[in-house]
Amino acid sequence: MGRKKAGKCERPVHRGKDTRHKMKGKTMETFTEEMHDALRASMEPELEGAAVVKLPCPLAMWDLGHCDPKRCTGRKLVRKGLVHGLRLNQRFNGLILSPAGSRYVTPADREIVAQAGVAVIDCSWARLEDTPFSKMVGAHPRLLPYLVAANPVNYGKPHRLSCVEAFAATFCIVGFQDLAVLLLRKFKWGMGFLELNRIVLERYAASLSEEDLLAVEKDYLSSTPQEEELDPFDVDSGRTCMNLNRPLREEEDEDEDDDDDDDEEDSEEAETSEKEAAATTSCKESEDTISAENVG
Ligand SMILES: C[S@@+](CC[C@H](N)C(=O)[O-])C[C@H]1O[C@@H](n2cnc3c(N)ncnc32)[C@H](O)[C@@H]1O
Repeated sequence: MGRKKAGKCERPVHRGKDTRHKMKGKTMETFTEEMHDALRASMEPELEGAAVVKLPCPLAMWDLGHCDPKRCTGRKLVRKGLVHGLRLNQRFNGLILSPAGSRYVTPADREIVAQAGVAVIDCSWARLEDTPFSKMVGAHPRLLPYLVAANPVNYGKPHRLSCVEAFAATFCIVGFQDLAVLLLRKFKWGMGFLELNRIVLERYAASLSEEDLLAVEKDYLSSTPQEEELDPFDVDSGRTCMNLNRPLREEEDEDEDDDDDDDEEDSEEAETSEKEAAATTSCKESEDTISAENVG
């Protein structure tokens, strides 16, 4: 990933919390209201999965076809009608989350997200060299700062987020946490991502500039034991670890649902997600159980 020095942000930095701020399209008040409505609608048991929830900004994805469609988090969001597909060479005007980015998502990106949305590139981590990043065109490519994946394939790995985790992280950093929750609730393990990264996400969301955000990252990394130093039996570590004796069940695979995508299943996922978040986070990578090739 092209981690470069902090540069100047494209737009003037502001705290990003001023809901009175006027935007070109809709006001921040309208956006916030629509965001709350979307989360509420997505949590209505009778609506969940039945109708497409209207999001306040577009979410998009270039699909490189590298991943197993059943296990890919981006494809699942497309099936749910929450994300739309983009063609190669098709331009996207919002933030583009890209391993080839050089600038970082910061709270100053709030307006870009609110007006033009967020896109991801659904490709395999193992095939970044085959990925034609130049054909995913837009003015705002972005890297995410240090965050740890909670998805079952790359659990515990820094930076290797799935598409849904990347969307969610962006929404948290720019202050639209409801949208992060709305997307993550679609996955059993989803809320575990917020649990795992809560402290650092809050700090990123409070940063004043890209430089500040990178200082937060550096400080966090120097004060947090890294994976190899983690003792899963240290109850005071502040990290939750799953029972290492508990085998990963088949249905805990990357994508726990199938194409049925029915409501009941989704609300079950949502209900279980909080329990999962509290009780299951693994200090053990799960790649020995699930082939990483399938999910990238
Ligand atoms: C490489 S794909 C893998 C998708 C995975 N197969 C899934 O099921 O979601 C993940 C995408 O999420 C975004 N992403 C993940 N981690 C990122 C990071 N640290 N910085 C920028 N974008 C990131 C990028 O768009 C990246 O291409």
